Amino acid sequence: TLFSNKKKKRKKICYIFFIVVNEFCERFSYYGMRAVLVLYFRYFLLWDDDLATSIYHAFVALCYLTPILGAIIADSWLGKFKTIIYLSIVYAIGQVTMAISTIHDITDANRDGTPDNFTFHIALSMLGLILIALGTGGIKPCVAAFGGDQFQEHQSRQLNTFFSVFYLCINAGSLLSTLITPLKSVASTLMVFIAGSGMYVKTDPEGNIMWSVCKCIGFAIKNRFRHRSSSYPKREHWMDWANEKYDKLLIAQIKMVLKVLFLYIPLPMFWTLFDQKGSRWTLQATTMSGDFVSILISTVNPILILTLVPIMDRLIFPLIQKCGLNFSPLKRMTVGMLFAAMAFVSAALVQIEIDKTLPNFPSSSESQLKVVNTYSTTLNVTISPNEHLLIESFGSSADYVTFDHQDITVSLNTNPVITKAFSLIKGGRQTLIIPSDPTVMYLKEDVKSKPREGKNAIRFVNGYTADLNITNLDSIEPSATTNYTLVNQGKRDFVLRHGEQWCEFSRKFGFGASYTFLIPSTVFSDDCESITEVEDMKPNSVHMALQIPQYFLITTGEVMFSVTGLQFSYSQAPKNMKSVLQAGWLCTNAVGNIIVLIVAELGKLPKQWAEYLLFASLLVAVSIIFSIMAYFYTYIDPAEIEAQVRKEQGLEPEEMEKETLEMEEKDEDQKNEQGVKQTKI
Ligand SMILES: N[C@@H](CC(=O)O)C(=O)NCC(=O)O
Repeated sequence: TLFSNKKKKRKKICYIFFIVVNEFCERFSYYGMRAVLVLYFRYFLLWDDDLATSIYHAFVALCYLTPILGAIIADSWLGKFKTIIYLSIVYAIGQVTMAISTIHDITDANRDGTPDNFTFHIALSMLGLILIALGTGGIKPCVAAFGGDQFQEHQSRQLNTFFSVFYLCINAGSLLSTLITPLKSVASTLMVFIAGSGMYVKTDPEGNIMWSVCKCIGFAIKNRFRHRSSSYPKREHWMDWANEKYDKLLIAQIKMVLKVLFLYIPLPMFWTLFDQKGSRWTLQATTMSGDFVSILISTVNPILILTLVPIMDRLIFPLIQKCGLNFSPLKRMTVGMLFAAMAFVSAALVQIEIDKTLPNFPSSSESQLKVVNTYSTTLNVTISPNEHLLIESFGSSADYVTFDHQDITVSLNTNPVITKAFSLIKGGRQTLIIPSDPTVMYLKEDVKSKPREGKNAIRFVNGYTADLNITNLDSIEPSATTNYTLVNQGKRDFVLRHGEQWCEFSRKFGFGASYTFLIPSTVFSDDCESITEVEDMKPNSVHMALQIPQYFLITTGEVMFSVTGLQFSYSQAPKNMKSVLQAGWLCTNAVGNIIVLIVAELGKLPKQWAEYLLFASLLVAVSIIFSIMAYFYTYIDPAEIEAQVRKEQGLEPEEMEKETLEMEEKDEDQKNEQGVKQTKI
């Protein structure tokens, strides 16, 4: 017996291995593709930020809505195993379609590096994304539930460990996803999963369960309405009004599912906050300094998950239990929500620090102007009606001057006085460039937001008497100003050239600054030493390490909320509705993403920190409601309830046991048979 138990245990570990490795590969593919999706929209399809972000969130929402479809297919028709196989094929086709959509040569007839037919690429990529959403979402509730199915009812501790390991694999996949191409991993997902085929415990689909559930609920409502008069005796539960027509077991199962689904109503709010780490928090990082931007953004969450899940499972939760506290799943989820709210308070505090260092950008009705003087002497600049600036040669006004009107007149104290009228851009920032010939002074538009991804925006004003060539820039005419170029943080070298003459100019950059470099006529004679710099926007000064507490808090919240929610959804579902409840759980994520979309569309509060605090307060309010709902929830053992109903229906426990034994034997035979077949092959 001991030997056979050990053998069984080893076999189980083997099945679980295939399932978790499958999840690892799938998440690897999903996150690998998701990481570059916004960049693809922005730089290949040339969509603006808003459209790219909206389509991205819509795609994520779709990925979490399709689980319902997957669950229906699995529970009513194909069973979980086949659903995973078939939808993985759809998934792979989606990735291939998506990959093809990124080959610009397909429509780039003139080979200029830009696709000629954007509609074709957009249509193909949208088709690819829909197939991917169908694949990834469709298999998601099945894989988790399929993993859970490998355990027996008395193995609840092992089941919890399985879900923790499952979550670890999700995050290991997400962490490594940037290293290997997603396409390979979809293929390997399928191969790994099929490799374990002969060993799994496969539960058969039980007919069109969703349809039966809907019909049963519909009948209960109709029947209740028909018997609304007080002369009819009340029933314990409104679903009991289906007793006349439907099986008691089905009604009991629906009651269990509805009870959990009702509890899910407040949960999307958690995901609304959680999913903003990929949008608002990423934007926040671009206004901060530190040289681990991309690493921090894309890997801090999975790294923390990989560390926190074992710590929580092995240390914190057992410790709490030892202290005699009942830290039930629903309590954990409530605490998880509070952690997410604290993360947003932390984000608000960081934002307040950042705001102190941000430039004072113009409002939509204001205009801002700075003056740069490349004339040979100091100038007295008067901007009507009453702005007087004294600007040195190859210098600039100290900061931007803000106007609440657009039409201005500029006078220079040259001899004779030069006066010129300008119309400023509403809501814009501009620089008035005074060249060596001040009569041709002109306006140049400036950046009015922090350069993206911590880069620096730089431009040059040519005060030299002839055309100049500067590394990586087009040639600049005398007195002209280049457009902004984005440069990364760190030391950068530029070579300035005119015919045979050249000099090298080096500059060390921080994060998120903007500069105008003024090139004087003496540039070659003093070896680029005389180039002066005007700081249009200060570099970011709040360090990105300050974001770590908010990532830590949200990830702690995720471990408590998400891992527990996954386990809870499995354990509280009747056997034939495990995937359906997993799909319901995943839907809370979809609704959360839709809320982010709506909030983004409705626009933000004027202050970002206030928006963070608003979200934190909303989540605290929601977690209070959830804790009250959780207080009234009684944990159930679905198998026990089902057994009780069966017993009430006259099916004796011995018969049931016999039935179970027979089923187990059948399963074992089936597996042996497959094993023999495989050996023969
Ligand atoms: N922590 C996330 C992964 C990530 O954002 O990198 C996670 O575990 N999500 C759950 C999922 O199923 O992907």
